[in-house]
Amino acid sequence: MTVASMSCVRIVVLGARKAGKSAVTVRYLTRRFIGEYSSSKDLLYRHEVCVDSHHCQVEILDTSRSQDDVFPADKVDWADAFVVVYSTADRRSFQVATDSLRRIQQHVAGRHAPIILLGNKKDLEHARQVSVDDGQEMSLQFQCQFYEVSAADTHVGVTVAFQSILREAFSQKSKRTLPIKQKLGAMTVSKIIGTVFGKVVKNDKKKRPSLSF
Ligand SMILES: Nc1nc2c(ncn2[C@@H]2O[C@H](COP(=O)(O)OP(=O)(O)OP(=O)(O)O)[C@@H](O)[C@H]2O)c(=O)[nH]1
Repeated sequence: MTVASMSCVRIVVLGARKAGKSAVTVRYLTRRFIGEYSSSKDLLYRHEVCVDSHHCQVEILDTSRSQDDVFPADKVDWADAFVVVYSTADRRSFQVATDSLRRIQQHVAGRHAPIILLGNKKDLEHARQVSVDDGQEMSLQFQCQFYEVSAADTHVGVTVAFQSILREAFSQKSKRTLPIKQKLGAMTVSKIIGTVFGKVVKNDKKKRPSLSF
C-alpha cells in the first residue's frame, strides 16, 4: 500500500503550558523521555502505525501554548481526535484541561470527536494536586477516555493511551467513509421481522405478522 492511499488520522495535543504535551508526544513516537523540549512553536509529526492489522498514517500536532487563554479553534477544526494533557501536580493545568474539553465539545458540536484526557506526571506523587477521582469524574462528564501516565517513568501508559485513541479515531473515520447501507448495518425486511419477532416463519400466512413499512 502506498503512503498516499493509506488512511490518515490527525491528532492534536492540547493542554496548559508545561503540562508535558511534548514529553508525552515524543514518548509515544520514540519511546524516549528527553527532559527538555523546544516549546516555542507547534510541531507536526507524521508517523505510520499498524492499528488492528491495518497500516495507517498519523499526524500529531504538538501545540505550544504561549497564551493559555487563547483557544486554538483552527487546530480543533483540523483534527480528527484530541489528546488533552494536564499535570497531576498542577491544579491550574487541570482547570485549563477542563476548559479545553468544554470548548472542544462546543466547537465540534454534531461530529463525534474521540478525546483522551491524560493526567501526566503521576511520578510526582508527593506533589499531587489533582486526584485520580477528579480525572475520572471529568472524563465521565465529558464522556471521554481517561488515563494517568508518567512520560518520565515509562512509555507504556502513554503508548496504551495513544493506541486507544488511534483505534477509536480510525474506527470513526472508516465509519464516515463507508457507504450508508454498510454504515447503518442495513438489514433486509425479513431479517428485521426476524429480529423483532424472534424468528421468520416461512410459508405460514396465518402466523406472519402484519407490518407496514
Ligand atoms: N516529573 C515529570 N516531569 C515531566 C513529565 N513530563 C514532562 N515533564 C517535565 O515537565 C516540563 C514540561 O514538559 P513539556 O513536555 O515541555 O511540556 P509542554 O506542555 O510541551 O510545555 P509547553 O510547550 O511550554 O507548553 C519539562 O521539564 C519536562 O521534563 C513527567 O511525566 N514527570
